[in-house]
Amino acid sequence: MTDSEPTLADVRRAIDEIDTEIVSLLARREVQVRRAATLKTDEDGVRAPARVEQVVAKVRALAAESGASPEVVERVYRAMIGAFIDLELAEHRGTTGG
Ligand SMILES: O=C(O)C(=O)C[C@]1(C(=O)O)C=C[C@@H](O)C=C1
Repeated sequence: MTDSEPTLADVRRAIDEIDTEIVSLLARREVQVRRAATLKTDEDGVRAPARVEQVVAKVRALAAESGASPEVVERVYRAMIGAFIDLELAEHRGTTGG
């Protein structure tokens, strides 16, 4: 049965393994995002829309080089950064007492 097509269960196991890696990377990213929050002085700095566009442009180019869909990668990144901005705002408010 070694030549048989992968089953849905096989594919889902592979996805689960990738998710383990992604969450580990997200944990590393979160540490840096929390550090960034402590270095910002106001909420405009936390939202940093120009930086968001810079990150999105970069990951779209990386996606194209890697064979990933730039559209999917952009949507994932915009959702992820939106969640990190919320986290930074909470962190920032805690840090500054604002
Ligand atoms: O680069 C920053 O200033 C960050 O805080 C990181 C990050 C991101 O998640 O990429 C988060 C919030 C900002 O809106 C911009 C980018």
